[in-house]
Amino acid sequence: MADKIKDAKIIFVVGGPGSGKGTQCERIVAKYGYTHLSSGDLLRAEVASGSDRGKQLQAIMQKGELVPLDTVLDMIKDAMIAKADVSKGFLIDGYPREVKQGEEFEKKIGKPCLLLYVDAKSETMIKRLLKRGETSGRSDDNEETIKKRLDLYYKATEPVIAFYESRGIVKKVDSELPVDEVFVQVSQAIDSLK
Ligand SMILES: Nc1ncnc2c1ncn2[C@H]1C[C@H](O)[C@@H](COP(=O)(O)OP(=O)(O)O)O1
Ligand SMILES: [Mg+2]
Repeated sequence: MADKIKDAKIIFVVGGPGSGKGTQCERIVAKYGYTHLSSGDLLRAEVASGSDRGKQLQAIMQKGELVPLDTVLDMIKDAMIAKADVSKGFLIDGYPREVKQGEEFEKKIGKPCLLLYVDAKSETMIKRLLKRGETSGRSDDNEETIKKRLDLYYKATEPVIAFYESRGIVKKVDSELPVDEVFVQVSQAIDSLK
């Protein structure tokens, strides 16, 4: 089964909370037909299902912490296999959150051809998340949890970018710009893959 996804194009989309990963992924899906898999969305769907696993996940996410590595990876892999026949490639949004997650992903699934680094200042991310929190219904879009998520991003996730820099596959886009202008940079990064 996993063979089906071995040759698929895989893009890691990495950036802080509220940097604009989901927004840019939506555009990529529309233009390039990639499949968008947000680890956060997959986890929130599990929470919404009301399963026991979902209840455990909710408690962790509400604290702004990372859920166990194997849980997220299994969910991503299942979702990739389900879409393998119809997908031109995969956008893995919000994963890896730490270097170890990237290593495990490569062992169990495959290597990314690009890491799209969606970069914004922390003040910008906080502002966007507080605004998003007015309507998102996300229990982690509150001031206290946002601060923890940002701390964890700088501590655990920025090293992921450095790790893939050394492999030469990181493309950074300036997500301080308006969405359309960010997407111009995103498109250039994806077009240069072919
Ligand atoms: N370039 C941009 N300029 C202004 N607002 C943006 C933006 N990119 C995203 N946003 C808005 C949309 C959302 O309400 C909020 C967070 O964006 P998001 O795509 O949900 O971020 P992420 O998925 O990285 O957490 O910011
Ligand atoms: Mg998102």
